[in-house]
Amino acid sequence: MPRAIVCLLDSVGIGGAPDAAAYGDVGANTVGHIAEWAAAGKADRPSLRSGPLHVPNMDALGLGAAVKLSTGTLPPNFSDTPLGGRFGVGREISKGKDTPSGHWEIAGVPVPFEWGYFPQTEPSFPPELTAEFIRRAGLPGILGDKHASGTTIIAEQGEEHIRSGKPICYTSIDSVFQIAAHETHFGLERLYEICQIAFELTAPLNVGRVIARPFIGETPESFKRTGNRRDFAIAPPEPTLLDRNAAAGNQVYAVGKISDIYAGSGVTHKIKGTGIPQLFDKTLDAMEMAADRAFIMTNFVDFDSEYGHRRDVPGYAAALELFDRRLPEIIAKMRHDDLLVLTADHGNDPTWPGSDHTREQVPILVFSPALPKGEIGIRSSLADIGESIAAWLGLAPGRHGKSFL
Ligand SMILES: O=P(O)(O)O[C@H]1O[C@H](CO)[C@@H](O)[C@H]1O
Ligand SMILES: [Mn+2]
Ligand SMILES: [Mn+2]
Repeated sequence: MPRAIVCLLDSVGIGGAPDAAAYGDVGANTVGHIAEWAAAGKADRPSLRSGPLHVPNMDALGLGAAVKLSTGTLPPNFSDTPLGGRFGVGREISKGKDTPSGHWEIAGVPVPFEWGYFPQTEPSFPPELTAEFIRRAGLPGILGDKHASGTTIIAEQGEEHIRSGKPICYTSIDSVFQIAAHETHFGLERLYEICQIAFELTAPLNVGRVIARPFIGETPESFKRTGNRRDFAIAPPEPTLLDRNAAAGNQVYAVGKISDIYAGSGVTHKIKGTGIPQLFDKTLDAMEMAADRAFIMTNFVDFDSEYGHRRDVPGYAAALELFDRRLPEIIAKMRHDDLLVLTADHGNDPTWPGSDHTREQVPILVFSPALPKGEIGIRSSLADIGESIAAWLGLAPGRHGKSFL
């Protein structure tokens, strides 16, 4: 009996989005640029990695061929002749180049509405929202109130936060209200509590998520975010693949951030984990436990949060190489009729200006011992991924997308 596993490589885009101009992202290409920089010796970091990007296992499933299909150019140190699997390119139809938009569409539900965004002004949040938040949460005020990179703003304002007890509230070009606060001085539970209040105030504005960003350390040099990040997310507008598989009485394993991203909807087994090695281990554990017709989905967030947003090219390259080294463990554990899909939710080109996501197409690398190799072309919606998995698991077709299997 079939099962399906999705490894979502957060932000591992492959360029070529036809609507990239509307986002100022023409030419952005996360995998392609990392490969070019690495081949030029610009992704070397002593004791971390050096030389051309080396991801032979993903390449064997068609990563290089997918980049070439997406952009017309084969990146250095890749091959355009996959050894197995079915490769293709996913084009997002949802307007947001954010995590929930990508994930929901992959699970068969493109986002039909406009998210609420906060302007790139200071203050960024509407004064009435800030005032109501301060009142309901019983705060002495807030810091930040602007677009920012999360690591930069805690270095800037962390000490003032500890002194004043004011949480650091910031946003980005994503539809988010993020709150950074110190785990012990401010308190983790207190942070979650004020995030819940912020979520109740921002959800009516169509703001996708409030994100708790706890950190530790006592000085700007030693402040460090912890794995206790929590996302308070609005729920998808229609039943996703997760809901559909759970409603059919099957298991749905959500590993890492997945449960938060779908607001827990359709999740039967929530498995926490942080960092690529641990998320790999948890995915392997889920494969061990999963029954027939189970759906397992893991979000590998580090590509995005640790390297893409931080514009860290060597770090991103090393993370891709680490993922690639461990990929054979998943393949070795697959049963004959297991289906594996590697894909991404958007781009985050670490060579691009700024610190935000980039509008890109994404790889769709599909593998099963039961499937002959082939090409699935450029898919007009990421919902085709969800529909293909639904077909594989024997679920009735959904409202969006077409199966490529
Ligand atoms: O800079 P940090 O805090 O990592 O924020 C990033 O993470 C958030 C969620 O993906 C986005 O808003 C993005 O800007
Ligand atoms: Mn993402
Ligand atoms: Mn991100």
